[in-house]
Amino acid sequence: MFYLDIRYATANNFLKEPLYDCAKCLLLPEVAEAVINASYYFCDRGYALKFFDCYRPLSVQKQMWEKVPNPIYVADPAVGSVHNRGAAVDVTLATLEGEPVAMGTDYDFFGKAAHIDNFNLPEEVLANRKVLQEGMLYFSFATIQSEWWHFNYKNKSGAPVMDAPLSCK
Ligand SMILES: C[C@@H](N)C(=O)N[C@H](C)C(=O)O
Ligand SMILES: [Zn+2]
Repeated sequence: MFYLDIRYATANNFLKEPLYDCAKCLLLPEVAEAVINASYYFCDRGYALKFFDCYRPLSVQKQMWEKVPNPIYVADPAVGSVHNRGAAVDVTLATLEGEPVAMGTDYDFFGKAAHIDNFNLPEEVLANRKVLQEGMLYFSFATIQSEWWHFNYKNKSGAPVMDAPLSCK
């Protein structure tokens, strides 16, 4: 079981405007299989995964970079994000009913409170982040230091960058 809250298909994101025509989570087949397996793992533990973002077109990465040209928080489109390769997910934990689980910051809070090596946070938040990170790691997703929600699937940083739009058609 999983939920979608694809923020870039809404105005509830750091650019404050919809960037996708359609709220869907597309991934390379191998990566999609890994997130499906992860969702069973989390379900057994009483959690659902809630996805904020999956594949992201390169042209959207460029729009993001114009707003936040800081590679700690937005990958440089000259290099390309693992999202542009269909192999990264932005994800949180929810209850099985879809209620949010405390992670200490909202999605795309670009600051120290979102860093995974910041342990100056409530015990509940640290415990929830640990559950998310350990589970994702078990399914071969790696963390990045600056964003608790971002996970790169193993060995995909050299996969081709794509720019196909996220369309519902
Ligand atoms: C913009 C944010 N949600 C994100 O995904 N950042 C990473 C670093 C990226 O752009 O790959
Ligand atoms: Zn991300």
